[in-house]
Amino acid sequence: MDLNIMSFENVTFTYMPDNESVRPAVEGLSFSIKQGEWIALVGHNGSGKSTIAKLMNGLLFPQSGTVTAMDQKMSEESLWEIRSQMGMVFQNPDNQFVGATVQDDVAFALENNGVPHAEMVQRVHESLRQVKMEEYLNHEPHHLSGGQKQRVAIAGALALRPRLLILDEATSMLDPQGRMEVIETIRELREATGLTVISITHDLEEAALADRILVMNAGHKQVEGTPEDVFFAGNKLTELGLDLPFAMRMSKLLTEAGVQLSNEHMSEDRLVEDLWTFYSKK
Ligand SMILES: Nc1ncnc2c1ncn2[C@@H]1O[C@H](COP(=O)(O)OP(=O)(O)OP(=O)(O)O)[C@@H](O)[C@H]1O
Repeated sequence: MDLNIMSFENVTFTYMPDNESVRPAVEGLSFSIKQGEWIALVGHNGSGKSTIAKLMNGLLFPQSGTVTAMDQKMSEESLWEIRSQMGMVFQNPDNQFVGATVQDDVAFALENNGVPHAEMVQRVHESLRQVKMEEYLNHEPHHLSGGQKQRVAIAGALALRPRLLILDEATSMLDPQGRMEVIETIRELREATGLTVISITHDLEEAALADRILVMNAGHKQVEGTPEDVFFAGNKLTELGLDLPFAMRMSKLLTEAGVQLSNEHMSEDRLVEDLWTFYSKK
């Protein structure tokens, strides 16, 4: 049977339970994530994404409904066991460094967890290799780019061998190059290890690579489906204040201008391929 990595069943959380005029940050939310899936959680500001992240790692507990992680109900008792199987990477690359060098940084949590020295060295190398940062082992963090810093943060999480990696707006402070590096790292990691990934993001280009997208609006799940399902319901996203990926917007404009594409494309590569075909027939 598939391991249930994370599920919410009818979860409601409000920051001000005594004030009935304040709407819950998350209301009646249900979803379930299986081992090996990549889920993107998207929604505009205030839609409930950060609250969901906090409910996922037990920083908050719902007033009603159930959060289950790694097949265990989230509670004060199960919290530490659950967290030990979950890696998190946050928004600001500069707030996450604790070591003086890249390898010290990745080793930090391992040391705290009492991992023996020889195994620690091996895990530090292995996880830095997975994010292609092994050659930066002895570099000081402030000399790295934003994308490289986030890749080291991912390595730090991977060194603990989590079942689930949660990226909480991990690309939102990066320049386009840094974003691409991190997204590519996640894509490769998933291919190589089958790691389960939840990425909380404003970036629909990033979400387009996920297996499934969950769109939040005002504390409710508005749409859920594959990137195709979600993006082809295009107007709904625009109404929720979310931009379609660039390639889809471009596809729409080209179609309106009379260019006969085979489809609306989610990726720039496929759009370019289609345009080659279109113009080579002319
Ligand atoms: N600590 C808090 N106390 C009171 N209300 C809060 C608190 N944190 C969030 N909220 C409210 O809960 C709702 C959901 O906020 P949340 O931060 O989860 O959304 P978000 O989608 O992560 O937004 P953003 O992208 O801006 O971080 C919003 O109405 C917000 O104002």
